[in-house]
Amino acid sequence: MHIRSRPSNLHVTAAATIDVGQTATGKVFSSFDRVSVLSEALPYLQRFAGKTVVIKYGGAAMKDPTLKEGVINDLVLLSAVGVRPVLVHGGGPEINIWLNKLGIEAQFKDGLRVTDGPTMDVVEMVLSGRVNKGLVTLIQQAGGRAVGVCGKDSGIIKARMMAERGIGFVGDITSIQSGLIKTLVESGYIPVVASVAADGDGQALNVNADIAAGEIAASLKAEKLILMTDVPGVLRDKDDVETKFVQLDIRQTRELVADGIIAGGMIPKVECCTRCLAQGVTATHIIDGRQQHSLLMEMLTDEGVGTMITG
Ligand SMILES: Nc1ncnc2c1ncn2[C@@H]1O[C@H](COP(=O)(O)OP(=O)(O)O)[C@@H](O)[C@H]1O
Ligand SMILES: CC(=O)N[C@@H](CCC(=O)OP(=O)(O)O)C(=O)O
Repeated sequence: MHIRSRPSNLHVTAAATIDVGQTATGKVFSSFDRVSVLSEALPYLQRFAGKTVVIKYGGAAMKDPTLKEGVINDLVLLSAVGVRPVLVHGGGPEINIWLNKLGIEAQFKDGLRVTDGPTMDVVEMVLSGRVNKGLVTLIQQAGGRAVGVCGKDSGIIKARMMAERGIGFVGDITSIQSGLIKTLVESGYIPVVASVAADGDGQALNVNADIAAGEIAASLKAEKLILMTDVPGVLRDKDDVETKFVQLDIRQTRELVADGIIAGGMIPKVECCTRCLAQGVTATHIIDGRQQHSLLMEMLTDEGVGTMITG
């Protein structure tokens, strides 16, 4: 069950003001404040120690290098305190940049990339190469231990072409072999997974990274699936951040998709949340990867951030 009850009080006493420091945001905190915050995180640290959490980091939230470093630091912190994170990444905007450089037009249908042969080559090179190894490097620099793989490695993601949709080499996942990922997390590594898969003939297939993260979370029976994107959550009006849904159930998300309120890249996100909830993942969240420390706020506070989708 997902805990949303906070055992200790949120307020920090004003008594201790010695050794005052200033944060990047200009707020002044005493040493006492700092250790109090840490102490209040204890129930969450205990709750999630040893638990696997699948975090999908979308390309839309990776655009700012400083924010990206912040996300990676938070990920390494979670790993250092005993959480077992698995990072599944996207990279759609980076793929678009390289397609553009090569004079190939990027096209989407229902949030999925129309992937012809040349586009598939670029997708594989960008996701399994540039983006994957870039994230591995950042994790290593932040003091974590990362291993970058794609869905082809050890057959993690097997897929078949979504022939009926007419969108080319786009993969529908047929099976997940999570043995390698389990071995890596049990040995203290952070697996970094690119969503490029292969079919039975070895044909590379482009799998949407949200869907890959959801299936991997389900296969690992993860405690949580957290999708980090570039909006604060599911919005009623996607141009108005004040219209965020704090919580949705599966039925409500289906209605929002049918009404066209959830559209584009948000469709695979809510679909993978609902699918992995049905397969035993306890909680799924869509959060804003551009908001500083959103990952830690989701994991270590009562309020959380973003939209929680429940069964
Ligand atoms: N109801 C909605 N609420 C929030 N975002 C939505 C909604 N409908 C569509 N979107 C779009 O979904 C996008 C997120 O999907 P996507 O661009 O694929 O992100 P990522 O690269 O993180 O996977 C948002 O930037 C937004 O434009
Ligand atoms: C089939 C399909 O759409 N694949 C995605 C894979 C990358 C991805 O999902 O990246 P984001 O998470 O940044 O959107 C694509 O080619 O863009």
